[in-house]
Amino acid sequence: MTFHELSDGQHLPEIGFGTYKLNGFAGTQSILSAIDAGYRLFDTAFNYQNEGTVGQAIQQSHVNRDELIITSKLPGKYYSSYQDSIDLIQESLYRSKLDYFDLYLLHWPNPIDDHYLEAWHTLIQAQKFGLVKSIGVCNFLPEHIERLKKETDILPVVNQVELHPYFNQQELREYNNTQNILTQAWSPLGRASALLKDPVLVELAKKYHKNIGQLVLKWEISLGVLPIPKASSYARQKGNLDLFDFEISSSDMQRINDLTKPDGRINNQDPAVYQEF
Ligand SMILES: NC(=O)C1=CN([C@@H]2O[C@H](COP(=O)(O)OP(=O)(O)OC[C@H]3O[C@@H](n4cnc5c(N)ncnc54)[C@H](OP(=O)(O)O)[C@@H]3O)[C@@H](O)[C@H]2O)C=CC1
Ligand SMILES: O=C(O)C(=O)[C@@H](O)[C@H](O)C(=O)CO
Repeated sequence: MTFHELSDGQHLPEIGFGTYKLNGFAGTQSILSAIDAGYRLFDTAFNYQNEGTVGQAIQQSHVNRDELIITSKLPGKYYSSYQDSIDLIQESLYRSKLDYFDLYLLHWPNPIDDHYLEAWHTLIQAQKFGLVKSIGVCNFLPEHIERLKKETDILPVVNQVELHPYFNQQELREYNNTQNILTQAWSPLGRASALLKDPVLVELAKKYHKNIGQLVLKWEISLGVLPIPKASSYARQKGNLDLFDFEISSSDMQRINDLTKPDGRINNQDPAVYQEF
């Protein structure tokens, strides 16, 4: 596996593991088995109510803390208060029994509420305090990132966005690339929706002797994007890492790109108007 070098010098693996909906004892077992399967980057959030579940798996695992990349996210309801946000990051670290997060993200821009700029200032401070190593955003549109740049001169190193064949984010990826921002793909498997039965993907998966999940994850990696698929069982976790013995031809990459559609989002969460706290 190769690594992405972020603009701040930190390295991230080509693929990570999503933990949304992995909670409690069963969640810890799934995350432990994902570590055994070979994942080293784990994506959680305060709002998933599972930072403790992730931390418990890290405690029980045989892998050293410094070999793992742990991402968490600040929820919108804290953005307007510097002290509440810093306290929340410390609370999240206590819950996960960690001294620092490797990557810490603003979860949604919430542009109507319009407090993401204050929250970005807070993340800059949290990084200076050593609570978090790298700072980034999720679901930010270019206009939101341009504002961070203008007001703070500090750019996010990562923009984590919805991205799968039905919503390929071509323009946003191109913008992120111009700013040296790594694009991470959330719901990279379309959250196991109809996407995984798409006839073009069925045909191409057969052609490459892979399953559809593997084909789609390889397409994302080949775009230069870092996908963070979630899977509960060891068999699926392992399968979703079995991506490095084939290449998708450029014409087949294009066929997958062409599946994108304007209304392709799984839950119609358009960051220009959608808000989540
Ligand atoms: N920043 C943000 O705003 C957001 C971030 N995220 C992050 O992104 C992560 C991934 O996204 P998520 O929404 O979970 O969706 P995914 O696209 O990762 O899909 C997960 C679903 O796919 C199933 N699955 C996994 N592998 C396969 C496979 N090979 N074949 C068929 N089905 C498969 C899983 O089933 P099973 O579990 O039963 O194996 C689960 O139902 C989240 O867990 C979270 O960490 C997600 C949404 C928003
Ligand atoms: O899972 C996340 O990180 C989210 O931000 C949620 O919005 C998630 O996408 C969701 O589906 C909530 O209904």
